[in-house]
Amino acid sequence: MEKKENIVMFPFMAQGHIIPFLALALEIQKKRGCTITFVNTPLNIKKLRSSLPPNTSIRLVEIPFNSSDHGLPPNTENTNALPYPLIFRFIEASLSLKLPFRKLISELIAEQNGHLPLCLVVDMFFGWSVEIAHEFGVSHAIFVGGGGFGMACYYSLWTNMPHLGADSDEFTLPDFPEASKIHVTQLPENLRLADGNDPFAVFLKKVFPEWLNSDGLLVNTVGELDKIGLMYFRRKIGRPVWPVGPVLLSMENHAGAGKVPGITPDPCNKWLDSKPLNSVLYICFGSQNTISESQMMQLATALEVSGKYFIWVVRPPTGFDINSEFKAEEWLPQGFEQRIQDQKRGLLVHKWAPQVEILSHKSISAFLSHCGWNSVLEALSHGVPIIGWPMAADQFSNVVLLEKEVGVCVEVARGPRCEVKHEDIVKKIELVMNDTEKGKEMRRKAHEVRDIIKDAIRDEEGFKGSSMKAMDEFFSAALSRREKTKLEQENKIMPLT
Ligand SMILES: O=c1ccn([C@@H]2O[C@H](COP(=O)(O)OP(=O)(O)O[C@H]3O[C@H](CO)[C@@H](O)[C@H](O)[C@H]3O)[C@@H](O)[C@H]2O)c(=O)[nH]1
Repeated sequence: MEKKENIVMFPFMAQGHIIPFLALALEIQKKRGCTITFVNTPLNIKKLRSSLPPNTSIRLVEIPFNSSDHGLPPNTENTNALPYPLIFRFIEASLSLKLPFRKLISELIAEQNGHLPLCLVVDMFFGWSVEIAHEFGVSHAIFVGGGGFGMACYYSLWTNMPHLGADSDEFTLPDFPEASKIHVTQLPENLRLADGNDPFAVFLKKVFPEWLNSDGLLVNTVGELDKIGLMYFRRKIGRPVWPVGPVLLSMENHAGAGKVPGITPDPCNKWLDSKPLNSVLYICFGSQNTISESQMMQLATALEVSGKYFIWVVRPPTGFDINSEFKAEEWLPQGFEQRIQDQKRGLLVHKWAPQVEILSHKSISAFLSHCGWNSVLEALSHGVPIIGWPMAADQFSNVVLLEKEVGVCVEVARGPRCEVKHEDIVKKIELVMNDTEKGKEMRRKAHEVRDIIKDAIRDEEGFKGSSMKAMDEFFSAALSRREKTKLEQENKIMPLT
């Protein structure tokens, strides 16, 4: 591979999207010697500057975006600044980035005296950029930050909306019969309420078919663990699908990419150091989800009843501004915070915890998670079994994959509104954390999966893991595409006689 090939990367403006893109950028830069042009809106770029190592060759480039033009609060450039109902307006508003992105690519090529970037790697919501890539003869790939199975179900559900015509609460996916039956409670709420004419459905029905014109999909997953979902996309898209995961941020870069630092790594680490091996439950619902007030009460009660050690990332419950102050005396049982502090039983982290660092600590026994795919990969890379509480998007299907296929998860509840009883939560916590047959089996499998993941990203003499091979294939495809463009351009200038 020649040095200084340039790859343009453009994630959607949300932490769950920016984080895996940044991880991929750092990996490509480090292992492939490429330069990266990382595109995003000004406020996100500003924040990213502090996440990058000082000697990085990643070039951060701003693309203009004015949220007020789209009926959004001023200076809104990331989903983490938005209440849930406005997130869809924000996603729709991202369509306005098409023209400025075209301009940016055109200027970039001019600046390089016509030398083309190797590839545009863009977000799953930016299928519209295929047109731009191909106009300039540049290779195009969509980087899917979710897993194969979860995203396959998500893609199929939004494309087909099979629940609309179903006469029972369970249904199969017409173009993905290999996925198990889906129950209506496993649909994200926005999909359950959608009739096909609502803005998000209209948006996805436009964006998803555009994937078919891309030159391939890069998926943040491990081929060995996610076969059915990858098979779905190969069949559906008819293009190469490269499972190159897990691409994860290192701890140092993660801290910078995170949002409001709720707590520095040190206090969590120190606290974890004081606990026995395999004894702590870590609870977090990702970067943009939270649970309801009554669910919060039940979860807190369950934690006290179970008597387990825990770290819990708390955010205001649904219906309250997720970025406002957390009111423990209002939303948790009376005296809860004081009691757990006195007993040294639990740590409440407000808003944002150093998750990767926590999951890598030897005292962690299990992770109660919403099963966003980054969290899943982070847990499994450290051999941590999962108690799943999916909230939205692909998370319901991620739980199915992890529970039914991989065997490293049990589901405890579904969605931000379902009724949960603390007794049921306690049962699941004990099942996973105690020395039950199921718990032992899950831990064994989680360790097995950790080793599979390690192998997938190994690149040593005599051994190349599956994700490394997939990355090689992606690079060869991009290089061939550019060779083809070059030949076409030469032939245009000097037509063959
Ligand atoms: O206190 C926190 C909370 C989160 N994180 C990090 O933030 C990321 C969160 O990502 P993820 O677990 O994937 O959750 P979401 O932010 O909810 O992710 C969105 O993007 C994912 C990948 O596409 C999808 O699987 C999810 O459904 C979608 O909600 C992870 O890297 C976490 O380590 C922290 O470091 N500290």
